[in-house]
Amino acid sequence: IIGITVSKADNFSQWYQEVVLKAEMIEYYTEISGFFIMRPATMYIWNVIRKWFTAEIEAMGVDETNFPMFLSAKSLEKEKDHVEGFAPELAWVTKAGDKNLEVPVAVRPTSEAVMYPYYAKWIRSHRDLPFRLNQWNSVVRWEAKQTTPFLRAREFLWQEGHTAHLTEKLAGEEVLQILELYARIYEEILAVPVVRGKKTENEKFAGGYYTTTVEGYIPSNGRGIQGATSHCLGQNFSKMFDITVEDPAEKGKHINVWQNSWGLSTRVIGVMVMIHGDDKGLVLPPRIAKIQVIIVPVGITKSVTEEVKAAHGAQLQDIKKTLLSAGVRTEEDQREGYTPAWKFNDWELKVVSYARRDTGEKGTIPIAEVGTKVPELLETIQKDLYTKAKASFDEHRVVVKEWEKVITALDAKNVVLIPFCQEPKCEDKIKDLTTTKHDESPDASVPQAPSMGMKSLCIPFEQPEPMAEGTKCLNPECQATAHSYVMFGRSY
Ligand SMILES: O=C1CCCN[C@@H]1CCCn1cnc2ccccc2c1=O
Repeated sequence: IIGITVSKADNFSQWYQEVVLKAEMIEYYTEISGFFIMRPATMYIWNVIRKWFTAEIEAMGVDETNFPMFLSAKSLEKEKDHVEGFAPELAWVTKAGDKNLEVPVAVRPTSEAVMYPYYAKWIRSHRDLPFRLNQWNSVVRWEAKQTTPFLRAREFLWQEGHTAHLTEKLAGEEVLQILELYARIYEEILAVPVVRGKKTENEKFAGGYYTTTVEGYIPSNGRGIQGATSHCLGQNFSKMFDITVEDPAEKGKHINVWQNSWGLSTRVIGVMVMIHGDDKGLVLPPRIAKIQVIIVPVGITKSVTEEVKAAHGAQLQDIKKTLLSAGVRTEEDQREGYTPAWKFNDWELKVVSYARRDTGEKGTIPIAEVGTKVPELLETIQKDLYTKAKASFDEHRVVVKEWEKVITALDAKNVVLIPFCQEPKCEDKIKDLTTTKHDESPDASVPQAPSMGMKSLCIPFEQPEPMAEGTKCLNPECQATAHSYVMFGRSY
């Protein structure tokens, strides 16, 4: 077994690729670029998330559905004004066998246009509201940009929830309820801290009314990353697709319903790998570790007598039984012909939270106490992983009130909180002003690598401090009034 050949700090992108390959999570689908095979180690994690989220939304009254994966140009036509931005990503089927299709069909990149003609048919009375459906599926977006396992793929697994409500207020409550579930998936299951907030006009879903988001942070390169989004669509889609109910307050009058749509994808797995992994390989929070404890018998040399060996084996089985009955997912590694050291190394690569896979710290636990001490240790590992990642995010999320300090802050792997006017044009300008082209390096003799500009990530619901009256937008070419701190950063 050769481990990871580069260090996370030295070559982050190669480190990441090796980890997901050597931990047997992903295989590149070399037949067609931009596609990845998700292997059992990945599907175990995705299924833990799916089980948890399904239980939570079922409790909210959301039902499961499954719509066809193709959509017609006709229904796409209905949402043409915001789809134009996405049009280059649409994959089309134009032939069946050797015959051209009369009307080409598109592979769903998301399912609004597939579902909403039927929402118009099914939702007639306010008694049908709130109307809530969710589906688990894969979607295709023919990305032009470089793809990366989990973070950016041409096909990915996700869930997409689509709901309808009588009022803006009821819709708004659900938007935040779902966003909090997304935050809990990150924080409680994946041990990944996220900032909750609202997208700016530039970054929101163009077809919607507003977008709320959970934003992550990748310490290795200081980039922000969108974690999952919960949109209020307003009445935009119910007007496009004529989804109305009779106004309960006024007979004969019809009102367009207020809709939400919300999605979380397998991207979450990539974020977790990037944050917790180390130079030995994958580090999994115990909540999503298929194997939480591996028992490796040691000290069995040739000189050991048969009866000692038998006693050893019996004791191992006792320990395993005790752990299993304490709810600890336990395996044993009795592979012949491999040394314990080899086995430790092998499992560290594939990750089991064995005797602190996260800190490397070794400890001993009296056999009589494994039933209580091991579950406690697993909880400690889960918390420590989160605490460590939270400290890193908090340390690298800095308030910047002087424009001249922005680039330095970004280069120090920070995301920044700046007073921002929230004008779309101003945001474009900020992105441009912070993109350093190679020829603008301060000292020409040292060619500065071009670096990407900063994008807005979200308007955090939790503001770092009150905004002093009359504070100006940080963009030196702007000077409009700023009412909130907005989180900006280089990002995925
Ligand atoms: O995020 C979500 C959550 C789940 C349901 N859909 C919303 C919004 C999807 C936005 N979007 C994203 N890529 C697209 C790509 C091609 C065509 C359309 C789209 C598109 O509408």
